[in-house]
Amino acid sequence: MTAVIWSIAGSDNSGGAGIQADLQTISQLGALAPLHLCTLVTAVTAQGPAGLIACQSVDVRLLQQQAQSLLPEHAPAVIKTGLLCNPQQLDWVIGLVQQLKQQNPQLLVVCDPVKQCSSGGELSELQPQHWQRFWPYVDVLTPNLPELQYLSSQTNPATAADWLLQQGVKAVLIKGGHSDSALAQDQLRINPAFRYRGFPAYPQQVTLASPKLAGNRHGTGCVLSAALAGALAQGFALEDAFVLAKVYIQQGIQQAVQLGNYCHNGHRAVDASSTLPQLHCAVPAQPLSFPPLSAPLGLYLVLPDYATLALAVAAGAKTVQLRLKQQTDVELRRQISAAITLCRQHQVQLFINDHWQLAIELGAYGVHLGQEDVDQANLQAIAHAGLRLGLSCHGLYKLLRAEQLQPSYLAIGAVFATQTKDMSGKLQGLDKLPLYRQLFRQRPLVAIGGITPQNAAAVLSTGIRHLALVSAFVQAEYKPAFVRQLQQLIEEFPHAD
Ligand SMILES: Cc1ncc(COP(=O)(O)OP(=O)(O)O)c(N)n1
Ligand SMILES: Cc1ncsc1CCOP(=O)(O)O
Ligand SMILES: [Mg+2]
Repeated sequence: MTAVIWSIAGSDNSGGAGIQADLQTISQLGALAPLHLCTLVTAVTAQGPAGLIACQSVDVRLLQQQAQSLLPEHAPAVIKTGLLCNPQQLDWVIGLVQQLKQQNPQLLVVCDPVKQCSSGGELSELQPQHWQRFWPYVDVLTPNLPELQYLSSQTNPATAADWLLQQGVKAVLIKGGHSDSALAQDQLRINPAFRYRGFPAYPQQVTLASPKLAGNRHGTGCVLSAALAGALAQGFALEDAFVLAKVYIQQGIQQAVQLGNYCHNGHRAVDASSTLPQLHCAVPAQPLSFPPLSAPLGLYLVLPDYATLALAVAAGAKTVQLRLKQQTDVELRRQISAAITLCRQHQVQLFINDHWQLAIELGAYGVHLGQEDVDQANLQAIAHAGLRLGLSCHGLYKLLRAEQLQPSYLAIGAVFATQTKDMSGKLQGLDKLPLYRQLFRQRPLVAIGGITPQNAAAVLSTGIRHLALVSAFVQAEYKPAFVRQLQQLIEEFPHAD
């Protein structure tokens, strides 16, 4: 289904910022999942390298007509506000958002509190006190550093953002482009009350950095906010939308359009040639090194006990995981040890889920950990022992976090609904898989969650080459045929690249 976004913002006749930036950004992001941008123009500006020449605000009656003409068929999933010129326009936006949020509590509001034009010149008459009433309706506020300081009267960006969170804003994305740092560092700070489609964000603070490039840049703030709004409308969780928006702006800056002294962002769809930003805090102090896989994962059977694992090996499985959940210490040791011996005999790649100490002690081939488990595990010890490492991921942010640990493989899920594990709020669907595959193309990527022989081809057609599953195997009546059929499908699937 096509998600509709409303951009309530000013026209930038030079084409780099405002409504024009939003249109270009949303049109490129639409390559991932269908988006449609409706524009409600708040002002017509005349601006260029020489600065702001004129800014004429639009009357609120005309704003109202623009909104009315769109309802109900073009009701928004996300509203992005850019330049709001005066208290009348802001009050009108507050009324509109109140009404639309009542009709659709899932509606998200991304507010880019545009104040000045990047070449100089005040665009908005709004004072900090005018904004106060709007804050409780704003889901994500995306100020640059001067705007943040102006709106909060605080000089420290983190304190300023936290003050805005206390005023009712649900999340603040601090755009760090105006800092003196050698890196373009943006930080998302999220109020614990933030919910998207009923689920909280994780974690509550994310900092992403990319190399800063010189130049008199124009419109980068609008593009980052628009990309965030677009990704949210496509159903990405907030932290994932932030990663995607950062990838988009980073490549737009790298491929900027230089016109005289003016530098506009380039616009290009995110694809396999896009580079990933760096996630602060996830880079280990000393680089870790995990061995690569000896063979492609292919069909990867995740098994609840040794007895089922033995059936999988007898059926011809070449990659398995022992996922023991409720066994006693004695049982854990017995089953892990038996699985290691059996898999060595049959040259099967065996991953031990969760129990990394026993996996090291007993000499397993590899360990599989969830991202919550990573915080408790000693990754150095796993790496030093020469064990492979697989990491679970539920979206772009977690893929990025896991990728920075350079594991032997990444697992993405749950693709479909599953009875095996509570994955509520973490369902990925099929649509996002091609993007994940493209952005993390250097790492083996296995999909998991609700995969069966019936839907396996649909997962493979997203570009994913490895499939992990639990219940479809456990329930299969004739296991060797089940394994052969899926192994053959995976090996012979015609991938485009
Ligand atoms: C291949 C693969 N992918 C994901 C998981 C899930 O691991 P985790 O998030 O640690 O959850 P539990 O399996 O421990 O419940 C997995 N085990 N294997
Ligand atoms: C362990 C796990 N991690 C993400 S989904 C999942 C369960 C997959 O099980 P099934 O193949 O039965 O849906
Ligand atoms: Mg686990």
